[in-house]
Amino acid sequence: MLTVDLHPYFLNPTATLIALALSTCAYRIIYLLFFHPLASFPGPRLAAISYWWKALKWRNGTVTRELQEMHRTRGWPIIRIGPNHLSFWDPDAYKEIYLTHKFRKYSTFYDGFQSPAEHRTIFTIPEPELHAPRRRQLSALLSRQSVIALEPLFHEMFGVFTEKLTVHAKENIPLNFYNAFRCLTMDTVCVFSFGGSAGCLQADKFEALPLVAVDELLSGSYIRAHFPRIIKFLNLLPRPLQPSWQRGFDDVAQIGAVFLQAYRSTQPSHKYPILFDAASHTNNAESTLSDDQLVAEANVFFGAGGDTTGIALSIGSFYIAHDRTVRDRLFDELVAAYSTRHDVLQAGWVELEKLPYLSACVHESLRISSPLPGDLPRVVSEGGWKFNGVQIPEGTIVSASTVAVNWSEKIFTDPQAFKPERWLDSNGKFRGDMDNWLVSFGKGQRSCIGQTFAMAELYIFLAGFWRLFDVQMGGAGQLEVLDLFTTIPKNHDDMKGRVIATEE
Ligand code: HEM
Repeated sequence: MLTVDLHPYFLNPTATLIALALSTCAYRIIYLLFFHPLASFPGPRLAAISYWWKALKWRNGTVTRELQEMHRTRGWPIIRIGPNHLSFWDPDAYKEIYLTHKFRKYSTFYDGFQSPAEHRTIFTIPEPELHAPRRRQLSALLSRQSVIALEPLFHEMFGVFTEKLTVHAKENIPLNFYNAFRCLTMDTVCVFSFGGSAGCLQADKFEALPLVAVDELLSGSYIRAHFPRIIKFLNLLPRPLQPSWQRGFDDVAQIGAVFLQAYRSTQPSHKYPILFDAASHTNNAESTLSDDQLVAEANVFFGAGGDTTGIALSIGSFYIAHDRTVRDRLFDELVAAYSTRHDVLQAGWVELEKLPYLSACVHESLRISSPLPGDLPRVVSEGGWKFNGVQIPEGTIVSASTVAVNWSEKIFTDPQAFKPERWLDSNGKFRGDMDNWLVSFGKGQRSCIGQTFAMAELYIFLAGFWRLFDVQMGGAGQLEVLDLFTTIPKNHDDMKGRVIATEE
C-alpha cells in the first residue's frame, strides 16, 4: 500500500498558519511591487508596499520636504507614496485634483480627523451630494457680511493680545511668536465656535495648555489618518494604556459638548453671531443640526481655524522682522493710514484691504507659510484620469501639496524668499489676479470655508501688530519648517524674539 510521509510542519497547525500568512504577505509584496497598476510609478520601495513610508516621514515632519526633494533631484512629477496613492508635484495637477470637482475626498483618511468619531462633518463628508447642503448651511455664517459683523470679536481679542504684548515690551520679556499668535487665533476661533475662550491669551508667556494639547493631538495624526485598525485596537484598551494623542483626541471631542451645555443653560448674548446661534436655529427643521452634529462641527471649526491662521501670522511676522526694508515700508503705510493707537485698534477689514503693501504682506505670509502643506487625498472617479498623457486608474488615491504650487518656480520667482513686492504691479497696486495661484486655502468646492474669517483676522491682526510693535529677533532670517499636517518651525528658538512698543 502507498503511504505518504507528511513533513512534521504540516501536522502542526500553528506552523501551517504561519507559513500561510508568510506566503500571503510575500505574494502581496510581489504583487504590489511588480504587478499592481501603479507599479510603474517611481517612489520609495517601502511606499509601494505600505503606508508606513509616508507615516514615518509624517511623524518626523519631513514628508513634504522629501517629496519636494525627489521632485527636484530626480525630476519625478508623480510619486507613488502609498500602495494605491500617487502624489503630484505639479501646479496644473493641483488644479485638476482640487478645482475640477471630479474627485471626492478619501474617507479613510478624513475619518481619522472626526471628533466625535461617529459624526461626519463638513470637513470629513466625502459625498458631494451630502456635503453641498451642509456647506450651504454653514457658509452663511462665513459670508463676507457675516465676517464683517464679527469685527468686534477680532478687536476684542486683539485688545487683550496688545495689552499683554505691551507688558512684555515694558519688561523686556522674550517671546515665542509662534505660540503668541497661535494663542490669539485659537482664542478667537474658540469664541466663534463655542461662545467661550480657550484661555490661551491668559497663559503666562503664551505657554498655553490648549496649544500643548493640540500639538500633542496632532502628533498621532499619521496613525489616525492611515491605520484605522490600530485606532480601533487602541480604543479597546483602558484609557491609561492609550497613547496620550489618542486620549487627547477624545478629550477634544468633549470640549464642544461642555461648551454647548453651558451655552444652552446660560443663553449668553454676544455682540456678534457665533456658530451655536446660527447653526442651531434655522427655519427649516430638516436642516437643523442635532446637538451631536453641532458639537462635531464646532470641533472642526476650532481645529481647522485655530492653529492655521496663527501659523501664517507668526511665520509672516518672522520674515517681516528680519527684513528692515519690508518692516519700514509696512510701518510707514500703516502710520499714514492710522495715526493713533486707537484708530488702528478699531480698523475694519474692508478699509485695511485698500492698503496695497499690507495686502502684499498678508498674501506673501500665506504663501510662504502654507499652513496646511500635507497631501489632502482624493479618489480618482469612474473612468480614470488622464493627466499629461499618463493614465491614472479609477480608484487611485491622488493628492498634491499646497507647497507644490505656493513654492513653484514656474509661478513665483525665487519662491523661498519672502518678497511682498511680488504681489504689487509697477504702480504699487495690489495684484488681485495672482490670487489664482495662491492655494493655501485649497481650491474648489472643498476649499476652506473659513477663508473670509482667516483673511479678516490676518488683515486686522497683522496691521495692528506691525503698527504698534516692532520685533528684535536673532538669527539670519532663514526658517526651516516641518510638516506635521500643519506647518511648524523646526526649531522653536528661531521664533523667539523681543517685542518693542512703537506707540505709547
Ligand atoms: C490661514 C488660515 C487657514 C488655512 C491656510 C486653511 C486651509 C484650509 C484648507 C487647505 C482646507 C481644505 C482641506 C481639504 O481639502 O481637506 C480647509 C478646509 C476647511 N477649513 Fe480652513 N484654513 C484656514 C483657516 C480656517 C478658519 C479660520 C476656519 C474656521 C473659522 C476654517 C475652517 C475650515 C473648514 C470647516 C474646512 C472644511 C471645508 C469643507 O470641506 O467644505 N479654516 N482649510
